[in-house]
Amino acid sequence: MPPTPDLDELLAAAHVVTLPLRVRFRGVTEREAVLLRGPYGWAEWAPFTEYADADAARWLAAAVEAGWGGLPAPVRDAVGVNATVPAVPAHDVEQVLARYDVRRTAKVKVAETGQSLADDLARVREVRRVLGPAARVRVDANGAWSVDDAVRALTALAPLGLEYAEQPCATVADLAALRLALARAGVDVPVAADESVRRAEDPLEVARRGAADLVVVKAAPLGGVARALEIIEQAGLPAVVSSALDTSVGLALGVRLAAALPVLEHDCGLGTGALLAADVVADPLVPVGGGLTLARADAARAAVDPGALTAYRGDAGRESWWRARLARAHALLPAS
Ligand SMILES: O=C(O)CCC(=O)c1ccccc1C(=O)O
Ligand SMILES: [Mg+2]
Repeated sequence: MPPTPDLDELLAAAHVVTLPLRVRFRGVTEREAVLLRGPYGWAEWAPFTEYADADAARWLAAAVEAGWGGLPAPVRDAVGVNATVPAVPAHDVEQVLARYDVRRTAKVKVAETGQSLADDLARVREVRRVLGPAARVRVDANGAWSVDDAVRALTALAPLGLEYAEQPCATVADLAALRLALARAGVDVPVAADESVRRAEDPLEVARRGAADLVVVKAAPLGGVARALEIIEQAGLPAVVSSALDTSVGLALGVRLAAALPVLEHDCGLGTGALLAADVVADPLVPVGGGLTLARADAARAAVDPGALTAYRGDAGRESWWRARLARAHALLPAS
């Protein structure tokens, strides 16, 4: 990792933005982010607002890597991506999918608070109908199911054809128990770990305990591209690189991680640029022909638009909130 820049330098490099979403996602209709212009290029720092300072510090280490250091060398020049379908009513699915130039793979949010298994079934069925029998369809429950709920839901969803279930249950112990229960029930749905990697004290516990078939990895929460590569290697499981609902700058760093992985067998969750109604570049990094190229990612990261930073600048209250948070996160990084 590069040495940590002084706080004054980070504050001088920071632009707080509030970007509108096209559809509600994770309970929010706006995404706040801090764009940082470092000597090595633009970086993004956008830890979710509810995350603790210790988490926010890891996201800051990732931004420092991108803006003040270097990134690992790529081994491929393009990555396939999935469409991401929020927990919308089934009748909105076609319209959501129409925003993506992606037909091979979709990830569908399920187990949303206030919704039922029938809602999930209807949404996934509609995704399958729109994309056809050859599409890969994965679901993401964000840890909302108990083991019993998950067995019930995945038994019902499996006949629709699932590539995998992402974070069906919250804890590593429950993920492990679910894998056994699914095997006993003869339900062949692989389990992917997301929050159990991204938010865990120990991101490798899930692999050590045999609690997942694959890992979903986001660069920023793990402290950067190099650190994420290390964790994937140590986990010894197939990885899917995903976004944290990033701007095009964060998505470009996700592409750099996906492009540096020695093995990449799955489409990545890097299509979420299509969920933003505004971005920090004039030509947003949204998938074309089902994928993203390294060349487009690097170009997007180099093309942050000062006009957009001004147009979507966070209001004074949010600006000072983020700057204070930046100071707290910076204090948790090793001094240079
Ligand atoms: O993986 C994808 O398709 C998109 C990214 C995504 O779903 C996501 C985005 C922001 C926060 C959490 C998540 C998640 O995977 O749970
Ligand atoms: Mg997830």
